[in-house]
Formats: sequence, structure tokens, C-alpha cells
Amino acid sequence: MTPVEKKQKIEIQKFAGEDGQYKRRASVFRDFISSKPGSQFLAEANRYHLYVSYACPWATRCLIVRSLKGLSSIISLSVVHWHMDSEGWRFPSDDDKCKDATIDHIYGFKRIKQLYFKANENYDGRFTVPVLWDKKLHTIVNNESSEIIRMLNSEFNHLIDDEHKKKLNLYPTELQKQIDELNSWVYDNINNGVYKTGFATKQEIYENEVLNVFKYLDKAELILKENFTKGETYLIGNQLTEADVRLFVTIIRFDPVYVQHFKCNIGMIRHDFPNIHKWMRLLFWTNASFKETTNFDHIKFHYTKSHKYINPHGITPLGPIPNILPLDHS
Ligand SMILES: N[C@@H](CCC(=O)N[C@@H](CS)C(=O)NCC(=O)O)C(=O)O
Repeated sequence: MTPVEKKQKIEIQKFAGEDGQYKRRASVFRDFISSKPGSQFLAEANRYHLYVSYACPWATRCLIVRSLKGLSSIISLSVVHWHMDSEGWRFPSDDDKCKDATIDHIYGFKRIKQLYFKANENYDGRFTVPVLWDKKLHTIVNNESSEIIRMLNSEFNHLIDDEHKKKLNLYPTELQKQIDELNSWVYDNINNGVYKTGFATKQEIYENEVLNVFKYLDKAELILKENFTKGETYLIGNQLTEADVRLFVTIIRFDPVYVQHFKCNIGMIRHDFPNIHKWMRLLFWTNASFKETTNFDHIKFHYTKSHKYINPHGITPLGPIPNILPLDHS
């Protein structure tokens, strides 16, 4: 084990700092795929590979956009085992099988961390998913989901056959200001808010964070309530945007995991947020890109069986039953 690997082994399961507060580290690989001729990372069919976990909300953003844009046959995929241990994410093996996970289709690696060290032998960050990998240059293009979804949204259009999917634009120029504004508070207070709540190791910090999550859920509830009154079904009017994708991945995990595992239990989406609940079910039940990329087993098993310091015996609660209610449930 190299000194860097040793350091990673010690720190990988330490989420909160000494002050009891969780601070997410910025992603390190930040290159961009482009459709412009001559680009280092040119948008080409079959050149790029996505490494994901179905459990991870950030990786699932990429899975949803890959599906919405019809890129499944253009960008290949490997899916890790839901269990994350002291060395990070791993792929299933013959004696460690996992339904819906895959081997590493590119190198046959056992762990995601091997990709990080292949890309940079001195890497000293966390071994996170998603990873957007370049099969030609054998390196990581980008490991920041907010940027990966932008590339998938705009740079592969010339390779997409389906006219509807080719035209779909989740970040149209005229809505960018509104989308950016939504993204900024949704990210800090809801997407990352549940992690700051769940990983807090001091009572006072936990209480501040959990109250804050619910304050911003109220804000999202109000927006969707007004939109539904006008006959609109998305966060921004009648148009599906990346803001919906980015909020959805947290909301779909909320009742099954965050309520109990991250102690976000001041309310539940299904009981206390009727408009968010309706919006979430509409996306899930009427759009296959949302339903087919949601894997409740991976989601529930990952959090409850990987975070030993939160749930030492790794017992996965059975409820809520069902994980998501039907569309016509009143
Ligand atoms: N900012 C990154 C965050 C990705 C991230 O934190 N992924 C988690 C899974 S939900 C992970 O891989 N964590 C492993 C670790 O922190 O060691 C993104 O949005 O892509």
C-alpha cells in the first residue's frame, strides 16, 4: 500500500470534522467533453464510460440524463456493488454477488479507487462516483455530476438518432438564470442538506441542519403548489429541466432512507408535502428515465449497511411500505 493509499484507508469513513460538521470536498477532475472539432475530449460514440452507483444521488443525476438523452448506446456503463467499505466502492465478484451491479467493463478492476490511481498515481481525494472515464486517453474526464450532466445534455446531440431526445434541452439559455437560482439553494439546503444533517456529530449542528432541510422543503412545496395551480407540472413551468433531475434524486430517497437514517424526521414527503409528493410520483411513474434509474434495494442497502458509525448492526428498516406510492394514491 502506498502512503497515499494508507492515508485514504484511514480517512475514507471519516465524514464529519472535529467540529462535528460535514464539509463536502470539491471534485478534482474537471475537464469537459466537447463536440467542437479538435477538442481534447471530443464527443464521440463509444469513447466514454460512466462509473456509477445506483445508491448515489449524484451518480443517479447522470443516469437519468444519460437515459433522457438516449445516450445508453453511446456512453457505456459500469455499476458498483451497493456496499461501500473502508476502501470505498467495489465491484461485485463471484463470491460477492450483487443484483443489478456489474463488473468493471473496461479494466476488470476490483475497486473505483484503482481508476483514480490510474488517472493520477498521486491522487489524494475521495474515491467518489460518478466517474466519467475516457476509454481512449485512459483517464478521468470529470467526476463532478453537475458538470457531467451538462455535457450529456449538450455535447452529444449530433450522435443521437431519436429526434425528441436530440432536441430535449435540460438547460435552455432562456431558463438558465432560473435554473441556476433553483440549483444553488436546492443543492446547499436539500441535496447536500440531508448529508450535513445525517453526518453531523454534534446535537446542535444536527438540529440546525435538519430544521434547515425542512425550511427549504417548504419552499419547494410552495413553488410546486403554485405551479400545479397553474396546470404546470415541473419546477419551472411546463418544461422538464436539470433542476427537476437534481431535486428528484434527493426526494426519491427521502422517505425510504433520509427520514430514519439521516434523522430527517420532522416530516415525510408522502404525508407532509403533497405537491412535492405529486411531482415526484409524476416523474417516477410517467417517465421511464426516472423509474428505471431508481433502484430502491441499492439505495436502502447502501446507506444502512455502509455507514457503520450511524447504524452499527447494519439493519435495514423494512419501511416505508411501499418505497413509493402509486400515482393515483390520495
Ligand atoms: N460532488 C460530487 C459528489 C459525489 C459523491 O460524493 N459521491 C458519493 C456517493 S453518494 C461517493 O462516492 N462517496 C465516496 C466517498 O466520499 O468516499 C458529485 O456531485 O459528483
